[in-house]
Amino acid sequence: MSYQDEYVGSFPKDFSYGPFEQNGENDTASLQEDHKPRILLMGLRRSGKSSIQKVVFHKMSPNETLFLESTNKIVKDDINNSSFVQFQIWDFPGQIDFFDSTFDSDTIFGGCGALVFVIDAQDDYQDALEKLQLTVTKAYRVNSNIKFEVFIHKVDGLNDDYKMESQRDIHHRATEDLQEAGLDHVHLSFHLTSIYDHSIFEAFSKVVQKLIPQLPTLENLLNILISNSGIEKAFLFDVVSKIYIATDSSPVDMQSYELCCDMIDVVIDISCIYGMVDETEVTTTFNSQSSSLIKLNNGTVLYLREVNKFLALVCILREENFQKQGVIDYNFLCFRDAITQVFELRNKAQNAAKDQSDLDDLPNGARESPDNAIENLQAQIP
Ligand SMILES: Nc1nc2c(ncn2[C@@H]2O[C@H](COP(=O)(O)OP(=O)(O)OP(=O)(O)O)[C@@H](O)[C@H]2O)c(=O)[nH]1
Repeated sequence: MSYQDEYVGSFPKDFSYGPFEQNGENDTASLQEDHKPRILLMGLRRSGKSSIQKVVFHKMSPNETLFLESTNKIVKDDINNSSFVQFQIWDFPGQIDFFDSTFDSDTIFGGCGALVFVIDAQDDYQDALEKLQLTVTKAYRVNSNIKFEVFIHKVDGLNDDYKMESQRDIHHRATEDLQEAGLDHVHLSFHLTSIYDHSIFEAFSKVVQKLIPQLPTLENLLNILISNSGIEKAFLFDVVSKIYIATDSSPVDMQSYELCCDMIDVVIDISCIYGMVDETEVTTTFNSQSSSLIKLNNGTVLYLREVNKFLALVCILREENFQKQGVIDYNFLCFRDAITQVFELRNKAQNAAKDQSDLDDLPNGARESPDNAIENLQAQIP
């Protein structure tokens, strides 16, 4: 799996250890990366932005985030772990002033797919709401296609009543603020999140799904699969991050999602311990042979099948429906073929788009990369 942290820019100097400085990569690579959708993580200091990124995409345990240092520069993180889940996450320092003249909002917000604004629900959130309004206003003016996602975060410390009350209050005040700014048509999505349970993975799944243009096709394929196989619920998981990139159209209940996540953990753990070693001495932990079946004591079966190196299908079904496993397996193979075709089409379209934009770039040569814009911005962070 290739996860790559890129520490962008050159301030403060003793932190300049990004790949561009380290191995002299030029900006061509970064321009190619720019074709990927970008998710910006913003919010006040200590709201939990870096923790979210580390827990969801780098397998950091929630307790370890207690020792994370404050982010003092924009951290760019490439998420390349599957052909469908390809994007960049830019983690912004809480103290950054987006409205400073050196902040190149056109470049930063221009290529942005989603803006995740993190609000610490355990703290007084008045300042956070003000910053949210400013950020949304600024970003929307540059790029009206951005999906705005508000994470009401750290809700693990709140009881259920207070959780709901905070969500209502934040929703109400944020929408009112936007109306005052003349942006009542801008849609904000709200999610209650915590790194101490699965809510952060669920919320991020929803953010990522909005960036997958093939989502309706994937959902359709899953609907066809479950209706022909007696399956109750099916998730298409990105195995490493445990975010689901698609599910069938029946409602998702948190417990089912948690069960499926736990199953992935079990499969990965067992594979790591007992995984086969191939000729190259590389442990092939998750491969085309990977599958798993767990029978629960309530008559439910969890069934996992590998779709490709990065994706797994996890299904929940009644035990009596699993008696026709042959049908399920056959339908799964058809489903896997269809997914492969979607991948191929998508890759073709992406390559064509890249070739076109490479051609477009040639005459001007010096297209400003977002990294340059970030470097300008780093210089103003105290
Ligand atoms: N209780 C609780 N604490 C959390 C949660 N997420 C993050 N934290 C804690 O919040 C503190 C700040 O987290 P960071 O991830 O460093 O916050 P940040 O927004 O990146 O901060 P800056 O880099 O200063 O902008 C850490 O001590 C985390 O352990 C959560 O879901 N629940």
